[in-house]
Amino acid sequence: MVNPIAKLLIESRAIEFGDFVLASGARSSYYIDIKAATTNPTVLAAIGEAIAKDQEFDTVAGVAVGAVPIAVAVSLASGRPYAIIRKTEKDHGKAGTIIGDVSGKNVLLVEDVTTSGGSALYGIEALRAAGAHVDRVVTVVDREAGADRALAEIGVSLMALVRVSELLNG
Ligand SMILES: O=P(O)(O)OC[C@H]1O[C@H](OP(=O)(O)OP(=O)(O)O)[C@H](O)[C@@H]1O
Ligand SMILES: O=C(O)c1cc(=O)[nH]c(=O)[nH]1
Repeated sequence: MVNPIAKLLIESRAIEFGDFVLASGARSSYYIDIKAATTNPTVLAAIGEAIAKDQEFDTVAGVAVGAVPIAVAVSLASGRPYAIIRKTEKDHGKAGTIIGDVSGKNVLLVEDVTTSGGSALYGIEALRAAGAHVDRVVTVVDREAGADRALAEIGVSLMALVRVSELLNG
């Protein structure tokens, strides 16, 4: 296995087999427990550096919960600020779904796993509504289940550090 991030995910035992219901409602016989990897600081730092070294952006953003540590790791590796997109709006304190300054910024959206692309689409819609320019998503693992096509329809390209076939087929 030559992909260093794929190797780290396997070493983190992030691939589980069973019967899982996914965020999109689809069922799957396997699950990428990406949090098993991103809760390890060494793996998280490697992911942050792998994304930061190849991307130009003003701000990096992630949808809560899974993409938040990744956005923070990219921020630390790049020296660029990060933003968080809440899944639900708060009804107290400061309202709004976005934490951080994204208006007028070229924002890179990061994802932990992409399946249907629904979570990324939600994040892009929220960022664009807040005045951000978003044309790229970088995901740690793409499950090769249509997220790239869903994002292309709104003018966004998807780049994956790891394709799930690399994990499943060695
Ligand atoms: O491409 P999609 O079909 O949207 O699926 C991928 C999304 O599903 C998971 O989130 P989940 O809803 O499990 O939330 P969590 O990050 O809060 O655990 C994962 O973190 C992605 O955000
Ligand atoms: O589609 C999802 O919800 C999903 C799939 C997967 O393999 N891992 C994950 O964290 N979420």
